[in-house]
Amino acid sequence: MGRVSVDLYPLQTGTRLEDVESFGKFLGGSPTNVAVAAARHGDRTAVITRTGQDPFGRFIHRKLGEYGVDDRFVTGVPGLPTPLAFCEIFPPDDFPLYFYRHPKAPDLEIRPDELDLDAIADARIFWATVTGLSQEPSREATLTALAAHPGTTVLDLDWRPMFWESPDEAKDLVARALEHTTVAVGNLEECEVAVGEREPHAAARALLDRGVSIAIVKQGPRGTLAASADGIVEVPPTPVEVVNGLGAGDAFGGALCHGLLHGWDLERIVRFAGAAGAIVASRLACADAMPDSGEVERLLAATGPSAETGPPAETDDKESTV
Ligand SMILES: Nc1ncnc2c1ncn2[C@@H]1O[C@H](COP(=O)(O)OP(=O)(O)OP(=O)(O)O)[C@@H](O)[C@H]1O
Ligand SMILES: O=C(O)C[C@@H](O)[C@H](O)C(=O)CO
Repeated sequence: MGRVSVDLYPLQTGTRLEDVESFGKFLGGSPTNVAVAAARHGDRTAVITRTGQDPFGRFIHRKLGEYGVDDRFVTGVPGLPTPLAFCEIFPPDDFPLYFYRHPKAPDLEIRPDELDLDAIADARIFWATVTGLSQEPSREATLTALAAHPGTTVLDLDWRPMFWESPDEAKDLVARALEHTTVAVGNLEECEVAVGEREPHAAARALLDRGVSIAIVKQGPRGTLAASADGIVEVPPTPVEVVNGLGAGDAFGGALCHGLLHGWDLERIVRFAGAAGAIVASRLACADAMPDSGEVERLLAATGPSAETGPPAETDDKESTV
């Protein structure tokens, strides 16, 4: 549940937006990408979001259909345009985002009284993002949906600063959402906003202290740390040549759902999801770049222990810009 966009990503790498000459048009928006990613692994998914009633909205429905994501909970909002998202591509670690979500994004118009709470409760996993908490009525709708789900709920700590007045405003809402969350997943910056910690072990511990069963700290090219009552799992990165790091977290998320649905142990989940993230980091697009399970397994088999060469120094790999 959450945002959707049309991603217009440059076909020229290392080029400022003012100099880009051509763009590729892709389905995007983090939780939508997660639904696509899980569908690519063969899982049945649906997304709750809203679009404009315009050609880009029609494009979103068409792409969801092509990827096998149920679009019955994707409704149009009269008078608001479907959001666009642009980025710049400066590999290996600089991918600024530029959102066009004015005057308001239709996905922030998801209303609590329009939710199908039975369908939400029936889903084996419910996934929501912090951006959905940034404005009403989406804020109340997100909290209502999380509270309505009796089982596995994943909160993506997803932090896009341009949607908020301040990190403190987000922090209070994240605290409310975490009360209904069983799995929390975020990168270092997101953990800092959520629980005031950006050291991976401390961040995971702080999330577990809030009552989640699994805490996952993504570190881009430095790999992943995950913690549960059973202990800590640290998985090094699967080496790839980075094209565009955007969407790696969503590939990770879809693969995480797949592993949870199949009852895998935490180490297997994180290894598989990390490789899925690495694959998307090696490609331009987000939703359109999601691997299927066979491709992830082949990469893991091909890279194996060579992934243990040790992570590079911490980088600010997800700088976001309005
Ligand atoms: N350059 C990379 N090399 C290898 N693995 C990567 C790379 N970037 C990401 N990954 C894998 O994908 C996972 C998720 O990526 P990342 O930490 O960038 O998430 P994110 O910040 O949520 O990304 P986004 O919001 O752009 O989708 C990482 O934990 C890591 O396992
Ligand atoms: O929604 C975003 O954060 C940006 C999108 O362009 C992209 O599809 C994405 O979700 C990356 O995580």
